[in-house]
Amino acid sequence: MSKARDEFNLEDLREAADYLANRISSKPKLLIICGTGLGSLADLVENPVSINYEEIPHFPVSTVQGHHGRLVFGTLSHVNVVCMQGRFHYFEGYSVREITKPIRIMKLLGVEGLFITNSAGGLNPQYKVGDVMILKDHFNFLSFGGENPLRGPNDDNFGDRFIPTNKAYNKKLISIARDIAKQVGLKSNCHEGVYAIVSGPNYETVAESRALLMLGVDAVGMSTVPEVIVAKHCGMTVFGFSFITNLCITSYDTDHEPNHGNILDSVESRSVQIQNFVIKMVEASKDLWKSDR
Ligand SMILES: O=P(O)(O)O[C@H]1O[C@H](CO)[C@@H](O)[C@H]1O
Ligand SMILES: Nc1nc2[nH]cnc2c(=O)[nH]1
Repeated sequence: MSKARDEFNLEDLREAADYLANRISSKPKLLIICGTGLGSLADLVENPVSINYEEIPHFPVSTVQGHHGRLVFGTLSHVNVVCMQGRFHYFEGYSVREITKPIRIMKLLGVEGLFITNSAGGLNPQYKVGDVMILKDHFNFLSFGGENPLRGPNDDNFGDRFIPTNKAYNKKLISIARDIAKQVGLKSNCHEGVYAIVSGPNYETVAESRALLMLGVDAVGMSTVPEVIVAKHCGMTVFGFSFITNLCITSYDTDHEPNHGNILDSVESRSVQIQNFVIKMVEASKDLWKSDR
């Protein structure tokens, strides 16, 4: 039986990075991953150069509604950034390594920081639809089942075999985000909490939502954690937030059911505030992403 090609094959990653380097005039320092419905964050980019995922060698393609499937390179608050307008999920059939391939490609391009966003269901009873949750920690249910992107041969070019993740989310950026949330009018709608990844694509049963809550999870989604692990492994500085698009159902006495259409609509309602939040976060952290570092 022939052995499947490793999704982290270094030659493939280099080919993708070289392709991108030839298409852009300045290399990005900061990668912004746009969650479901949050693709308009890429509209903020000045002097944009867009490249569809299909054009990039060895790059996966987006299959989910609300994920355009392109990279947008340019500047934001004078920082060279690249936005992923569309991310990959385990439920699409991708392996956790395939999902996180773009992180390594961006590392090869010179990216040092990751701003990662997602849409998530709120579990914490204080959360409301339209709130923002800054990620202070995560719970990797995929990894509990053995699906960790770092499983398999370790590539020392990127990082060590064993890595800590108890400080995955940069504390300084969390503290900056707290202040910025107030400045953009999100004070009473902004929380700090624990995000959990489940495989999806179904939303949670009542029993599952209750169990997640008991385990200390504040919001649940189907993404983000694999990318954060791979970013940490290769030394990136990480900041993340969830947009609470719906409340997970913890009661049997309701007719309500979550659906993807409503989830997309609820992001739309706060898109300007979220955009301001991100612009100000980039501005406030720009010393971290100086090109001469
Ligand atoms: O995590 P992002 O990509 O924001 O999307 C979230 O929203 C979708 C479900 O409506 C799922 O893909 C879930 O992971
Ligand atoms: N698993 C999960 N993912 C989501 N993405 C957006 N909302 C939800 C949710 O309620 N559950």
